[in-house]
Amino acid sequence: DSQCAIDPKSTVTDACTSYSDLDTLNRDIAPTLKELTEADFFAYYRLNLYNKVCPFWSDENSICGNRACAVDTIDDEDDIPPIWKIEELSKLEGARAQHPGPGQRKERTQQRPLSYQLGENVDESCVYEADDECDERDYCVPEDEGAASKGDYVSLLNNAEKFTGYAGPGANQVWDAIYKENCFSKPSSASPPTNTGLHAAAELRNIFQEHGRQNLETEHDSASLNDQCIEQRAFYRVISGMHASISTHLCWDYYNQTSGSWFRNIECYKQRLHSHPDRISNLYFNYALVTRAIAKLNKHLQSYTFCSGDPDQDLETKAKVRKLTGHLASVPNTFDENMLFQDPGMMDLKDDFKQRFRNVSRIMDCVGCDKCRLWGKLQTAGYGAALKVLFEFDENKNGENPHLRRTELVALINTYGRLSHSMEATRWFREHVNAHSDGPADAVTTAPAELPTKRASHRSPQEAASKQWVPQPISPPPSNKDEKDAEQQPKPRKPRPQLTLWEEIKGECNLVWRAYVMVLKSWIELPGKLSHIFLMEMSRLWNFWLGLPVPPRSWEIEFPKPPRRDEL
Ligand SMILES: Cc1cc2nc3c(=O)[nH]c(=O)nc-3n(C[C@H](O)[C@H](O)[C@H](O)COP(=O)(O)OP(=O)(O)OC[C@H]3O[C@@H](n4cnc5c(N)ncnc54)[C@H](O)[C@@H]3O)c2cc1C
Repeated sequence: DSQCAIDPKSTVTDACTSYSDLDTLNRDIAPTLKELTEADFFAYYRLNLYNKVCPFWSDENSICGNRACAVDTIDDEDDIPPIWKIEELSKLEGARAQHPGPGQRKERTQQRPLSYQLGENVDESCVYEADDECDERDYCVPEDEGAASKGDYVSLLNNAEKFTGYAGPGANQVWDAIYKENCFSKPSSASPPTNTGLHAAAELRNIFQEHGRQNLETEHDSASLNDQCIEQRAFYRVISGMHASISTHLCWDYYNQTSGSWFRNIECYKQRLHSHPDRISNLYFNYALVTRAIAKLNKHLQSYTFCSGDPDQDLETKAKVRKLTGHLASVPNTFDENMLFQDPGMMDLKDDFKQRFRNVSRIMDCVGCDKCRLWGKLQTAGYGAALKVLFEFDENKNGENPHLRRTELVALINTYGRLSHSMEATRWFREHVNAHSDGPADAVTTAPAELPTKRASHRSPQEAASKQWVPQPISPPPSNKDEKDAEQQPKPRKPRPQLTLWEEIKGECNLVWRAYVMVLKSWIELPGKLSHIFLMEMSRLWNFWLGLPVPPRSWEIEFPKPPRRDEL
């Protein structure tokens, strides 16, 4: 497709759009998307949150950040150190309803299949979902697969994705396992036989036994990504983009354990995202991918029934969905799914890809925090639905396409909602980091290391260059070349006032005195500073040992600032 010519060396052009185009699109659709995620149909998600065991390792290790045992032994809530109350943060707290069994279903009316469990005002006909069979074309393990319990309906609005304190070896083990799924066998026509889910699961266990936990940085070194085929890169990007979105939300809604307040943690953003532009790039990649999947559903969703009981709700939800999908379908394609799995020798790889993605869904049952598990499961299901639409749907056919379950559609739209909000949040963070940075050096670190080098071929290079994503400037850039040149010229220094000899001597003595005082002060302060650093490091070590979030360092070694020119 000439619309989507890619430069294989470039890392972000795996999608066929620019950062700024995606930002603009997001600004346009974000209000409708937000309204949609608040509609009954999309605000409740059915999943099996509590009745599945981690199939890969004992759950005990993954209960990290949850100092459950310690909290449980203390009777009086007030005696719990505030830092341990984190266990409460990671629990679900909002509305929840159980899926009715077959006996209960007969008794209940079509309008009230959940018999008011979610509250009086919820239109249950929009939320309730009859059981569905799973399909071999699914990329995710369907939520009701083989489980005794048919799951719960959970309010997504009442259980917002935010900081929960879930961290440490348990959380790392889950991320490790997820990234290890990216270790594909080399694609070739003679590649090994298709993996079954169990085969992939066994393979994962072997990797763990053989290598133990390895340093993730070397595992997902972005340089090595360029050696991979586009399918493998896409797999990695989806995972990393999802991870970046989760990190963005936990920094956006961060909890100060000491003051008990929620705030936007810029330091958290700087460490997890700002200093890793490739992660932000993967976030945008995911946005492009999911945008295309939803655009592809435009025709399919025209005849979709959103609620069976309330025609008003149905009309309202349908109108919003049409507005969203219509808009997405009207813009140039943001992702070209036809670039993947084109080679007939790639069919094994496609199966492998699907099985590995299903494994990622299974790993989500190993997440030791309710709220993180909810959002982890929802987002993997959302990406799974997007991949299913991209690779298994034909937008020009209707009847022959695989069935899209309500849970899949809800997961898809909410995952898109999360990505959309992450893009807004990273923009906010970026502007704040830039506004508070001292000079241009900080602004350079903000720019993604892997800006797309080649754009969609229907744009001129000048046009493409102007669309590249750059940190949002706080003040408008100069409008013409002369102004730009003028800006680059060093500013003329103010002439120094003429001083008398006496004034020169006084100034020099003053300088020597100030230097003497500064050196003396720094020696006096040294023991205090060292003991403060020691205590701080011990407390970080203690947190690390307990499996609690390690607070960022409040000190750093800095070379003395160069003296001001006029002091020389
Ligand atoms: C499925 C899941 C959902 C979670 N949801 C929440 C939540 O809602 N709220 C919450 O507070 N915590 C959540 N957590 C925990 C959170 O993601 C972190 O694990 C935790 O905050 C500890 O962070 P960390 O600094 O150890 O790095 P982690 O985020 O755990 O990352 C581990 C390692 O992965 C690498 N890495 C990090 N980000 C990326 C990326 N985008 N791409 C590639 N590599 C990367 C880095 O090498 C890093 O050291 C969740 C964890 C999981 C597994």
